Parts: sequence; structure tokens; C-alpha cells
Amino acid sequence: MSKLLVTDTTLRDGSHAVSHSFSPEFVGEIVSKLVAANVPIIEVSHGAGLSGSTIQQGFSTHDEWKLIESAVANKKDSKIASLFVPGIGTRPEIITAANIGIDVLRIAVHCTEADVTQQYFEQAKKSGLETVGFLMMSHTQPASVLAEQAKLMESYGADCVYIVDSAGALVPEGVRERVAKLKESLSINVGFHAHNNLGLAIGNTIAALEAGANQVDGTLRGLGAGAGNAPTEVLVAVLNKMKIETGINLTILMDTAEEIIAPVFQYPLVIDRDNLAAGYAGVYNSFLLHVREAAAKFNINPVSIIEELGRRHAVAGQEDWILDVAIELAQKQLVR
Ligand SMILES: CC[C@H](O)CC(=O)C(=O)O
Ligand SMILES: [Mn+2]
Repeated sequence: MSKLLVTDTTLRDGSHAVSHSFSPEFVGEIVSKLVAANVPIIEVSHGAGLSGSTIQQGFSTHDEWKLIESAVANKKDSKIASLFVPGIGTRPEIITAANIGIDVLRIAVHCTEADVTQQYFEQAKKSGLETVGFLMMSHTQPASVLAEQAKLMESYGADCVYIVDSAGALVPEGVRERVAKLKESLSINVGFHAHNNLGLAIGNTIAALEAGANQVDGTLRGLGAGAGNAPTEVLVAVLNKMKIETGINLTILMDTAEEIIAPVFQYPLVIDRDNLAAGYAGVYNSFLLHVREAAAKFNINPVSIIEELGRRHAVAGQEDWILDVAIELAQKQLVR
């Protein structure tokens, strides 16, 4: 197997968990630590990708270009990636990010919508970037559908396609089937991005590796949307035990997670009732903060909103449904 590539996305997925409040100084400090630890790819952007700072996705406290500039200034031999969600970001932002000096663009869509990504892969390639396709909410589709979508991305110029467990809803068998099918169908790298709603982020990542994944994601201390991600330092410790070579320095990761990341948590990252309900019902983790706000506003149980969103198969971009559902449930409660 070619060397496993770990992407640390603390400074992107972790941004959801701190209400998009990272400062350029903080980004510079964490990137320096990850570089010193030899992490090959470091993702930096608003949690919802380039141009994600909006009323719907949550405003950032700092200019995203300044965050990316700070990451690039400290990157040395590591690569800086940014996430891009078509419709939230547009082509000019890809050009700006490439001009600042990012190396990798990760293009994320709902896992049945790869056909909207062609112009963005083409722009990224024209701008000299490596590209990753991110098939979000991969638990909602069987392996065969995901493989078709991944093949489209490969034909548009993707260098790697990820199975993304956005809701933390997959169990190891489901991960293995999906990753194995992509491996069989593609001639590019296959990746896996986990969330921990069912307590399986590390286990599922190992299942992905066993099924042939070449790239995997983690975040320091697991900082990320909803129940968080696979903690990078735990992942590296497990990989060391399994004798899977990453070239990453575990001590630096452990110290950084403990001393710099743990103090920025705004709430404890535990699998609480809402996180578990989201994983169980297959609801997108980035919805959770909005769900909690709506539940508090209308005095209803967040789990009832999560379950209804699950029944409606809500996907990324349908954040407006959260309020609709909350209002409907509150009205029903009044009628009773
Ligand atoms: C809004 C993009 C999203 O957070 C991407 C991601 O990390 C996921 O779907 O898990
Ligand atoms: Mn994620």
C-alpha cells in the first residue's frame, strides 16, 4: 500500500464546534504544530468551506482569507487544503485561494450531486490545485450509487474521492462495503472522513483502511461538528500500534491536543442525547447547533426535531427546514 495520507481538519471541521471563531494567530500556531508533527495535509477554512461565513452557515469572527494566509505562511512541507461547497462558494474564490497558496481543494456535495462539480474541478486544476471529491452523507446511498458518483468526479479531474460519514451514521460493515466498491471502481485514491455520533469514528476509519482507503481525516481532540471527528492523535496512536506508517510525530499531536485545543472547547464533546439521535437518525452533524437553538426558542425537545429531519431526509443546504420543523412541532404541541 502507498503511504497513508492523513489530513487534519481541526481548522475546518473544528471551526463548526467553536462557532467559526479561529483567529489568524491561532491558525498559524496550530499549523506550525501540525507541520512540526509532519502531518501531510492540513485543512483550513470556515466549517462550511470557502465563503461559508453567512447568516445560514454562521458568521466567522475573522476574515477567512487572513486565516488561509496565516496557514500558508506556516505550511513549510505540509500541504494546505480548503473545503469548497458549490453554491456556498463560487469559482472566483477558488482562484483567490489558489493565489494565496493553498495546495488542495476538497469539493463537497451531497453524495448524489457529483454532476454539479465539473466546473469546480476544472477550475481547481486550471489553478494548479490537487483535488478531492467529498461525497457527503454517504450513509444515505448504497455503495453502487456512490461509486457512480465517484466515477463522475474522477472524470472531472478528482485525485481522490472520499466517503464522508457526515452524520456519523455508518457502522464498520457499511464503511467497508462503500470504500471497497470505490477502490474497485476508481484508479485514484479513496478517502474516509468520520464523525463520532455512534462512538465509531476510530473504528470506522480503521475499517476504511482495511478496505483499502489511502487517505483519512482526523481533528485534534476530535474537535468537529456534532459529536466531533476521529481524534488525530488517537488515530496516529492506533496506527502506530497496527504498524501502519504515517511518519507523524505522536508526542507533538498529544501535546497540542491537550495544551492548545482542549482549552478552546465551547462545550464538552461527548456523545450526548442529541448527538446520538443525529447519528441514529442519520442527520447531518452541522445541523445540530441550529437544532438546539430552534428547540430552545420554541421550547421543544431537540430530539423530536432531529427525528423529523431524519424522516424528511434533510441534506446539507436545507438548514431552513430546521426552523420549519421546529415551528410545526411547536404548533402541534399547542393544539394538544
Ligand atoms: C458543510 C460541509 C461539511 O461540514 C463537510 C463535512 O465535514 C461533513 O459533511 O462531514
Ligand atoms: Mn465533517
